[in-house]
Amino acid sequence: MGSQTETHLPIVDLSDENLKPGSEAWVSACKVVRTAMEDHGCFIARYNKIGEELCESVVSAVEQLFNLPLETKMQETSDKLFHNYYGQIPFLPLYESLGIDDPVNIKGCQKFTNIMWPQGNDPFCESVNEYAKLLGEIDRVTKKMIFESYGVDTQRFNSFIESTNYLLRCLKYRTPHNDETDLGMQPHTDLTMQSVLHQLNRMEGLEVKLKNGEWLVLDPSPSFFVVMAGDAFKVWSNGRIRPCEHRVIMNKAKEIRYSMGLFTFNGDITQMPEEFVDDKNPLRYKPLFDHFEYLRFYDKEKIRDPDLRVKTYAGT
Ligand SMILES: O=C(O)CCC(=O)C(=O)O
Ligand SMILES: [Fe+2]
Repeated sequence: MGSQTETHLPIVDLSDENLKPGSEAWVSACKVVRTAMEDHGCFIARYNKIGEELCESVVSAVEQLFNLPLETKMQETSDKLFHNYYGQIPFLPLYESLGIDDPVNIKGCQKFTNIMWPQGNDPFCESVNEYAKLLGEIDRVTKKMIFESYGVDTQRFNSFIESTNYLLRCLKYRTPHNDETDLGMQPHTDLTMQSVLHQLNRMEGLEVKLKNGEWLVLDPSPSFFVVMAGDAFKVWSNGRIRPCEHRVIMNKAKEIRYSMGLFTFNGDITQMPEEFVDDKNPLRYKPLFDHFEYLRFYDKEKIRDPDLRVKTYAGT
């Protein structure tokens, strides 16, 4: 549990049978997770419930998706930020992505599938839904660890999870041509509460910025899931949790890279737990945080610097 790899990011083994809430292994994993989220804003979750077969069917599902005509992919429209088709961006020519709203619910997957394939595509719908539900489990277990490590009670955890909105982003990066940038995605922090990222077809490219400022290339092993804090976790924790800065570089890639990200947003107005505020830690943010309003604020103001963005929107 919590072994240090040469990468200096802890790996927490969620498949460990001893990892039951309340057990010794659980309590020590909670500490590892909290420290990693405060130091680097991320850690690796090892998780073996997403097997080879499911991974392969999701790879073939997203291949089919990205092979659809551009006009079809562009039909995905939503008034929520990040829920649309992205691609053909002049400074990010390698990158394309589509988002599935509420993918943990079969209805969310059906709605998306019907836009892309009006004649239907059950294999796509079913494999993506199964995959998203398992990513959702990683999200919930790791959040439970974080909440517990700060002493936030189960009832508040449960109501927090109930109001969580999930978005599954499917991402594709093609290989750069000779004269092109190798930047797949520019350095950023996510505007989420938490993001769970998976390098789906084992192509590396995702890099995170560690506490010491070094960029670390993450191992694309199929059982490794990167659990990352987004901006909202910083606000929720009164600044203790550090949102993770990350980017995608495609320089060694000889193949198309597919990755998946389960993004979470808070559907209700989030109230910061009072545990975070005391004499030594005065209130840094307004105690009520409207996550979707924060997304709209970003869309309007386009503040790229994460510290400034959070401070401008939520600072006291
Ligand atoms: O492709 C990846 O691994 C990262 C994607 C990402 O950072 C994002 O969609 O915000
Ligand atoms: Fe990201």
